[in-house]
Amino acid sequence: MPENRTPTPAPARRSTVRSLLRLWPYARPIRLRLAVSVGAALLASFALLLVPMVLGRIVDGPIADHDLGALPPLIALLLVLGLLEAGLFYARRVILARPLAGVETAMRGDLFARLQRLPIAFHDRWGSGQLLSRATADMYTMRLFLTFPLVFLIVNSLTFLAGTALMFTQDWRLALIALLPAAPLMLLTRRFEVGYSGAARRAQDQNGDLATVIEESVLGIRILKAFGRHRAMAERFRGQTHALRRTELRKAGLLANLWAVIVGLPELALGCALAAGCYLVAHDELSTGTLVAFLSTALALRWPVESLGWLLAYANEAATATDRFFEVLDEPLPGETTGATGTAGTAGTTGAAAAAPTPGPDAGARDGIRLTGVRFRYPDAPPDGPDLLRGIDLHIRSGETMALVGATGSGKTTLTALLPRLYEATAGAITLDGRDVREVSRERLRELVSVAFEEPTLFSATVRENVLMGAPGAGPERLTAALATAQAGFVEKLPEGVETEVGEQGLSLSGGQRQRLALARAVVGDPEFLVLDDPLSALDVHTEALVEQALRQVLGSTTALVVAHRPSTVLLADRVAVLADGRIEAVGTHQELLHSSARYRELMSGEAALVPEAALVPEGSPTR
Ligand SMILES: Nc1ncnc2c1ncn2[C@@H]1O[C@H](COP(=O)(O)OP(=O)(O)OP(=O)(O)O)[C@@H](O)[C@H]1O
Repeated sequence: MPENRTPTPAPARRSTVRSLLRLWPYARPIRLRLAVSVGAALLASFALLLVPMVLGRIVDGPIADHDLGALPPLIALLLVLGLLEAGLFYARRVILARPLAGVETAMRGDLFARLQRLPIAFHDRWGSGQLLSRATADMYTMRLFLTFPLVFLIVNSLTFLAGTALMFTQDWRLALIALLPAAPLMLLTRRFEVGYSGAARRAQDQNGDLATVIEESVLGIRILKAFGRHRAMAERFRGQTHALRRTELRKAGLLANLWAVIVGLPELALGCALAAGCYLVAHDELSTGTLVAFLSTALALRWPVESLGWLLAYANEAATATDRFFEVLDEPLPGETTGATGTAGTAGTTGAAAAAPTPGPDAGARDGIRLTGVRFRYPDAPPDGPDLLRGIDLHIRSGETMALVGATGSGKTTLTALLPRLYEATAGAITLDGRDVREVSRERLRELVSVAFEEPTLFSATVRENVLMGAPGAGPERLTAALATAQAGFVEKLPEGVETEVGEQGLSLSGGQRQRLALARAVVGDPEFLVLDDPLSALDVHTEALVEQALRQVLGSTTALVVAHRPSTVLLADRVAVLADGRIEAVGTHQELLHSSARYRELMSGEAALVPEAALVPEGSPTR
């Protein structure tokens, strides 16, 4: 089970603002509503700032003059201001709620589309939980930021500036005292930002790792139970949750420290301003009403200042979520790389080998599959090791079925994955009927080459949808024919026939049933080239014989490469290629290789007990 395969980026010092600005293309379509929402919130805040001025009027007017008749209009004004504030805040929420849901949908759509188009090599590197958390939790964080913190970062900053200006108009000496904590607070928030952004990044990555563990545990629950490994898994889970807990506590600690200062220092300054204000009133240098108005204004500014802590914290988390989102979106697609040969950076590949391919001498309409000097290494392979495939030369004639045999780990599956370009060859050329696979569009390539893997993957959809994935436009007759070819008669006995939902990953079916559906999917499109990776491995002897019989028909009309682990599969093929040490060591018929290749004999002998001797080794063979 891979542990945190995702390449965690160095927690480099990054600019929160620059990260958040990358959200602009998504926020652009709703910029007008955002502006109206900011405007509404600003008006509401300013309405709140007018309250202290009215209070000052009340104190210096009706109260000082004992003129209660002048009181009702001022109280009515206070009421109107309060209602205005509440109404504007409500409007702000309504204006933004729906379009922001649209922004989130657009972002999630882009992420999903990118994930579908990114090469397998990318998915090999990234833990599924990391991608899952980016598509869910990070998305939510970014939407929430646009809904609330973004608006209030703007509104609260402007309110603070307006309130400060107001305090200066009321009494500049008291305003200076109240502003004393500004400089140390600015320094502190800068330090907080640096510490918090590192912790936020760590927490979000740890969340992703945790999602991977949960996903693996749920999908692998049968194995965990069968091997009694649930405790070990629970232990691993606990370790990761504790790590996440420590990070969250660190975040909470940082925020608590900031908050203590953000709340404490202004309170202290306000206390000093109050004392100074009382002194000034006592010496008739300030009216009581102005002091009340000043203090009310200062108190009204408490929220914009105190909210700074969590607004900054949230902005940081949103910036981290944005970084994580764009890490996936910035991954180059195969067409965007420096060329088909450039992705893996192969040591030992030559420019000549990687250059435009030269089709074989008999290249043309019916050349079959031709691999010339094909090399491959996985991007994460140790740099000092040799390439996995080190110059594969193989020609599968048109209409021929070639079995591919080799020791476990020799690279058979990898080689088959190069044909439909699930991985890019790091050098050399692969041609289909004379055309280089790199020159064929991916859509066309997927139509030409059909694949059935050893591990049959099905989706939570109906049998029909799963099979027709191999040929989306095919009609019911092709579906029936493909199911018949794959000997998938069991489908008729399912509760709703081909319309039966197969459950997540097809786990409601047996291994053999899944494999037959995967086979049906591979042949339903009547592909010109078929790649089968040990497609019979999970079948019982009886079903295997039936599928083999049907496959012979299919193989008769296509050009096929079939990875074979046992003699019964090898016997489906016209010729056999032996893969060893990264090269094709020998090619010939089963009989020829039994005579000429010691390695082939060795490979086949491991399974010899499973098939009749006569089927393997002819009379008079030296191996008898
Ligand atoms: N995604 C990957 N990243 C890095 N290395 C990989 C990856 N997939 C496979 N390998 C390595 O490449 C080698 C060849 O693997 P491959 O699956 O092609 O072998 P195989 O011949 O099909 O084996 P088997 O007969 O057991 O199915 C192995 O050493 C494997 O560990």
